Amino acid sequence: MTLSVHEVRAGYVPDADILNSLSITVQPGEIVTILGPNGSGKSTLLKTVVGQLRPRAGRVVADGRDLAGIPVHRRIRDCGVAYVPQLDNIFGPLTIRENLELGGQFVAPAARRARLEQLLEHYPNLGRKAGARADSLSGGERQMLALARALMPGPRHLLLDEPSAGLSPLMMDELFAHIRRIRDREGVSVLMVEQNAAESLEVSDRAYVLVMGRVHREGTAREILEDETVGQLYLGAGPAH
Ligand SMILES: Nc1ncnc2c1ncn2[C@@H]1O[C@H](COP(=O)(O)OP(=O)(O)OP(=O)(O)O)[C@@H](O)[C@H]1O
Repeated sequence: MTLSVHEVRAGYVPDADILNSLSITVQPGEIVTILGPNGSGKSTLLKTVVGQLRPRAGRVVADGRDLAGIPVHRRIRDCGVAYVPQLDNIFGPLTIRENLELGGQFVAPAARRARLEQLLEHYPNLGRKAGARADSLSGGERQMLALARALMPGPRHLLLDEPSAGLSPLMMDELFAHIRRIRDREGVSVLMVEQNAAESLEVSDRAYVLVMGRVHREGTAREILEDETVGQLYLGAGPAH
């Protein structure tokens, strides 16, 4: 149940690599945060894992299976990979229930119905409004819907692109606590890109810091939190006295 990226090179135009021989590993049940400056390739890494971008070299492997050539929908359906992009992660004009049904489109109908009811119980705020349009939800509730939708097929690996973007500090804390609950309840591993470094590291097991498409630092969440250079560059910490 390990997700790994081995020496991947990837980019959007020929001869311009955004990811440069990048390797990361997410062990079963781990929460791993990817930090790094703007443009360092964090979102590109998630797109490569989910199959939106084809690596020029290297491998993406989920649970021992090389994902090369497997399109996005089959990675979700057959390979246990789920992805919540930063933008456009819900369908506003559709109801909450319809959004969840779409998330379960690859699941057999009986199992889909059961899963949908289970998730509406796990998310009582969504359950109470199951027939309402998704665009009537608050920012935090929308993010919860996006997570619930990604969970519909019962993934083993959850990829999250800046899940706390745009949330108030209170909602952010709730969201990160919730991500940990998802990990505990569903047994998924979580690979998330975040700008809110200190808060995301609080709930993470390990972290990588990317700079220009390479791994600049890696370690336990505590090591990264306490790393002076990382603190000054990415966590807004002042110089140590
Ligand atoms: N669709 C695209 N076509 C061409 N270049 C792109 C595309 N998407 C991203 N890039 C470029 O790839 C580089 C890395 O972008 P990416 O979105 O992976 O960075 P990031 O680390 O997630 O940044 P941020 O923290 O700002 O979201 C940037 O220089 C960006 O301009």
